Amino acid sequence: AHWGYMTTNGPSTWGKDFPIANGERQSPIDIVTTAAEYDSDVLGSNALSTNYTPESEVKLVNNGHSIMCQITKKGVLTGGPLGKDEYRLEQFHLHWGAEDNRGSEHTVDGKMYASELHLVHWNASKYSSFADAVQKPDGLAVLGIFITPGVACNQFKVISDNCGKLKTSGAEMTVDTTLDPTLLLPSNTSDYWTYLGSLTTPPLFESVTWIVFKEPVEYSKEQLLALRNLVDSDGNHMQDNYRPPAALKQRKVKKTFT
Ligand SMILES: Cc1c(Cl)c([N+](=O)[O-])nn1CC(=O)Nc1ccc(S(N)(=O)=O)cc1
Ligand SMILES: [Zn+2]
Repeated sequence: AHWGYMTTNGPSTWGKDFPIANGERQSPIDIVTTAAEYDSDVLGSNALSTNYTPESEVKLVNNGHSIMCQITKKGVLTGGPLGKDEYRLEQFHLHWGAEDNRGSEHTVDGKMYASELHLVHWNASKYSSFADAVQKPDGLAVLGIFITPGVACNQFKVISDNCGKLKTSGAEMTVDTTLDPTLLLPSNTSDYWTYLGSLTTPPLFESVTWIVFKEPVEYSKEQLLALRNLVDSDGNHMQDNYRPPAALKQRKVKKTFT
């Protein structure tokens, strides 16, 4: 009865065990670009800024519903909608499709990208740990980066080259190489949409300030194929591990660009 992405345990069934699935600030959402509000004061006053320390080794985990890189260094995200609070990078992971025409969780005017990378941070200015922050309304901040097929992303190679060794759910490995999370971001980190939302998988806690960059990043076909060869906790190919957009309800999406 574990949640997943199949017909029997997928997003349409999550409300049974996690009633917040039908809550007021669920994620992902479809970003309707014409409805997003440009808000210079809140966002313009202090630009979003990342200050990540490169990882000296890369800790990868197949957690049964995605491939995750656990962060050990003290990387910080602040500014923009986060104000002065410092959010610490905890982990990053991805969502993707079985084919290039689907896989992202957020959509832009209904357009789905092939994949979406999530850099998950917790509010270290107000809380003592990720677990302490995960259920607080201002506890988490997640950077959403759209992935589109194109040239290979060099910084992602350490993950895509090792998916073959992380095939089964629960598999973990440490790769003795450095990784700078800054190099996973698009070149333009000034243009983004932001709104208040939730974790996109159970327990679906409504604790996330979402920051979704407008500019996608390119991964090669081979790098996307590597993700699709992972195996999930039910022994199936880990593919289409994305939640479709939830209702916007009484929320406004803000944007930093005109
Ligand atoms: C609920 C919880 C606790 Cl508490 C802990 N912990 O270590 O203390 N870990 N988790 C799991 C977790 O983080 N889930 C998570 C789900 C979706 C996303 S997503 N796609 O980015 O919205 C990010 C994370
Ligand atoms: Zn995610």
